[in-house]
This record gives sequence, C-alpha cells and structure tokens, in this order.
Amino acid sequence: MTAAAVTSPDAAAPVVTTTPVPAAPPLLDLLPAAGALSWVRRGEGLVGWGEAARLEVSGPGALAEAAAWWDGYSGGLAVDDRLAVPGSGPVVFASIAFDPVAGTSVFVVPRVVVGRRDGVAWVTTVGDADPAEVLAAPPAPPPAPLGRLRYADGALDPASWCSAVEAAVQRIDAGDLAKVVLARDLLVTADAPLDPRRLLARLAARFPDCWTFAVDGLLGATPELLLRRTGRELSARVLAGTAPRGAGADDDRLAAALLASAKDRAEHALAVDSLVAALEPYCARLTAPQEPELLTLANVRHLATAVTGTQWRGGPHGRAGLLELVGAVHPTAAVCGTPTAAAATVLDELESLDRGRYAGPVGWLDARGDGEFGLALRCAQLSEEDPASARLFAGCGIVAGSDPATELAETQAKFAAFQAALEG
Ligand SMILES: C=C(O[C@H]1C=CC=C(C(=O)O)[C@@H]1O)C(=O)O
Repeated sequence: MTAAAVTSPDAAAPVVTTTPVPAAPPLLDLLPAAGALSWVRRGEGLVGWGEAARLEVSGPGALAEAAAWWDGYSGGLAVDDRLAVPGSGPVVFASIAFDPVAGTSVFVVPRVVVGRRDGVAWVTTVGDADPAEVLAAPPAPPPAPLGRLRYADGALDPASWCSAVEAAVQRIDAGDLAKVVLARDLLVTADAPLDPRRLLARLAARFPDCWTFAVDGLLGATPELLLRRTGRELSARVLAGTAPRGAGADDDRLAAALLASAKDRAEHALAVDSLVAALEPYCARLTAPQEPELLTLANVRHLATAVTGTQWRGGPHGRAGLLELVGAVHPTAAVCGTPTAAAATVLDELESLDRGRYAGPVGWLDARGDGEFGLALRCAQLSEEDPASARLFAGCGIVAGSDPATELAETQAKFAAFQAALEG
C-alpha cells in the first residue's frame, strides 16, 4: 500500500511566472531562516522557499506516485516561462528516502525559486510575488553563535560499529555478497538553534566541487551526482573508494596509493557497474571510462567516474521520466552494495540505523522533465523537536579485506565535512 499526504493551498490553477533578472545576489544569501530549499554548486543552481504544494509519500509505488503527482500538478499550472532552460518554470525539490518503500520521501514545490545557470539568473514565482521584491529581501540578521557543541553516539558506539564491519567482512568472506555500505550516525546539540543558512554557506565555501543541498531539514554538500537529465542526455558522477587527506608530500603519497589500491578500485568498479547495469536498458548510448580519476575534497579524496548516456528516443524506456530513472538506479553500490538485495539485508541486520533520507536521492525536477539528483551524503538531518540538534550521517563501502579501524576513521573524516560547517 502506498501512503501519501498532499497539500496544495491554492484551489484555482496557480500562475507560475519565470522572469529573467539582470543580476541576482549569491543564491544562498537569499534563503530565509525556515524552509530553505537548495541545490547549488559554484554559485549556480536553484534555491527556493515557501510552499505552494507538498507531497509526502512512501510504499511500493512511491516514486511512480510522485511522478504522477508532479505531472498532474505541474500540468495544471498556468505557466509563463520565456526563458525555458533547465530549472526555469515550475520546479519541485525532492528528498527521497534511502528505502522509498519503508521511508517517507518529501517533495516540495516552492512559492519562490531563484536560479542561475551559465551566468543567467531568474526568479520563478508561484502566485503573485513580485520578483524585484524577492531579490530586494533585506539581508537576514546574523545568526546567534552556536556556543558549545556536544556530540553523542547515534545508533551504535564506535566499538559496536567496528564489530558490525567485522561481521560484514565475514559475510563477504563466506560468499554471501561482494560489498556492503555500512553507515553510522552522530548526534550533535548546540547551545543555540542551528541556522541552515549559515551551515549551507559554510558547506558551499569549503566544498566548491559538491552540490550544497537542503530539503525539508536535510542539509549537506554531496560530491556524488546520482543522475542529471537534460533533454535525453544523462550524466552521473559515481564515487566509491576513499582516502584521507594528508599534509604536503604525504597527501601526494595518499593520492597515488588510492589510485593504485586494488581494494578501492574493486569497490569503485562495483558502484560504476551497478549504475551502468541499471541505466543500460534506458540508453541508446552509455559511456563509462575504464579508469577512475581522483576527486579531491577538503576532507577526503575519492575515486570518481563520470558516466554519460543518451536516453532512447521512443519506446517505454525512452518515455521514462527522471523519477523513474532515479528509481531504477537507486540504490547503487555506492550506498548499498552488491548484489543489491543481499547488501540491503546485511545492512538492515548490522547497521541498527534508520537512514531516513540519508543516502537517498536528493535534488530537483522541472516540468519539462529536466533535473538533477545527487545522493544525500555528508549531511545532517535537523531535529524537528529541538532546533539546536541534528543527526549527522556517514558510511563506507565494506569489501573483502576492509579493516574496521580504517573504516571508522573514514566515517570520522566524512563527518568532518558537516562538523566544519557547525564549528565555523
Ligand atoms: C556512503 C558514503 O559515501 C559513499 C560515497 C563515496 C565513497 C564511499 C566509500 O568510499 O565508501 C561511499 O561509497 C557516505 O559518505 O556516507
């Protein structure tokens, strides 16, 4: 059974207007304190706020239901969009549960979207907001200092999580599966409410190569692009295989070791293969380079592969929309494992964690079917009950030969992405 909750405050067909604007302030500076929606990289992308419509959905048909809802909702709008570029006109932000059957996925249509693409900026409004007023919004007052940050173990303490890694390696050695991604969580509480604007600005500044996202209280800067669709062109940046950063020559040595590591390359290949196998039926052309490259971030370095494809023009696979494609590729072996079903069972048994929307697809979709979805990594879920608290998530691919202490250190390096934003 699929469960869905839909709100659409406007009874009559709302009017959606996209207005090109000669100059817009930095996108993240425009966000209000509450209800921030974001998908921004290197100053380009989309921010939104306000809620014209919302869908919360779970169950076996969740993504199909969301796609039908978006088609119906966006098709019922009166649209004035002379720009007609990806992300102009009506847009929905989405954060899909890691397990879309059991978990709740959230879709939000903002009242206001400000976008920038290839240097061209625009404002989209649902209803009668004035674009000039949107951009002239007074700067938000500086947020209160967070004070002391107190961290606490989440579902498993570090020793128990290491035991889970050990158990996963035993399952791999026994031949049950080739790879499983195990995650852990860390709770943080500050003295003052966490301000999403400040966190997003710091994440964007420290991680320019990542997509800084925010949907319904899930905030982060992800380096992994699950799937972008522009017309029939598809692209993805697959990551798996991670090394810490070092200082000076040590950093170069760690980079070379990652590129040469048979274990990391095997872990990476499984992630690429899972995406390629899932996308193949949909594509007339699909390309993935043989050799991974290095993606260097402030806190860690990854093996990365850019996958590109062209969707069939006709037939059922040609007609598939972005949400169907996302549903087909998720979860890749970058966040679940290989084979998928065995890995999902093992992570269920060993993680003791409700992932919620962590490691699920997050991004946006427009009414033409263009959009971008990353994987919600290096992120935190802000608490609904306590505005000064959040839950941070980090996970690692476990394969034959994985060492629990090294994997634990990798989760700590990944947590550090969000911790740096909290600590300023
Ligand atoms: C699951 C996470 O990372 C994935 C993405 C990149 C590298 C990974 C790794 O090397 O283990 C993970 O597969 C996470 O950051 O929480």
